[in-house]
Amino acid sequence: MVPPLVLDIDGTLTDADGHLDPRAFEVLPSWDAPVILATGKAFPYPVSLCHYLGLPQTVIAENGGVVLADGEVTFTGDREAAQAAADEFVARGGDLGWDAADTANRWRETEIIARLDADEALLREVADEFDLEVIDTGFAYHIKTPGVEKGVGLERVCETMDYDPEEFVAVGDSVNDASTFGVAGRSFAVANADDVAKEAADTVLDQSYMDGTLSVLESLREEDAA
Ligand SMILES: O=C(O)COP(=O)(O)O
Ligand SMILES: [Mg+2]
Repeated sequence: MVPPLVLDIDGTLTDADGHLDPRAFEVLPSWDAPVILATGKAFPYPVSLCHYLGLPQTVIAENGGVVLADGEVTFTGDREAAQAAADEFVARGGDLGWDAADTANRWRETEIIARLDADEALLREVADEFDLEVIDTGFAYHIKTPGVEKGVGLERVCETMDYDPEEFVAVGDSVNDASTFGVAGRSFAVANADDVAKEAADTVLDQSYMDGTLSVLESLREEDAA
């Protein structure tokens, strides 16, 4: 049997611009074990991706703030505090960087994100005043509740669905994947990963983005066939 997977989306199943690599449609629906998408994106994004990939909807969204497993959703993280911090950031002259529709935060339930061209120093200063933290995933700044992590989300999925986190193989690319790497049995950072992810991973891959992820999946299939 191939092992269950917990996969980050941006930087791991995408190219450098955040566009989904179409090879995901070949490899993920045919994976013969559970595949969990664990992302910093708001809840609707991984749910839609599961829908269009034809995968069961088991997702960790908003860096662990939202977890869906077995048809049950749980939330952690203080959206109101994050909103208050974001409002204060704007009041002090900051700009989150989104247009009026703000689809990045519109459906976000446990944190707030800003574009990477936002004033990072001001964002960190304000977040600190609200006892929140700011993480830089390489795709956005997340203003979030400390302790809300994808890895905690993976533990919750495993409790709900009666899996052992040790069975999972994790692939990711950034600071928000380090907690997953700590919980999963085996962990891989793609070559484009940031230093925190590389440090936390068991193995740093030679290849970037989906090329790296596919190299892991291929070797897992080979192990299974051996
Ligand atoms: O939303 C982000 O900032 C990054 O998303 P990811 O966790 O899927 O890489
Ligand atoms: Mg990522």
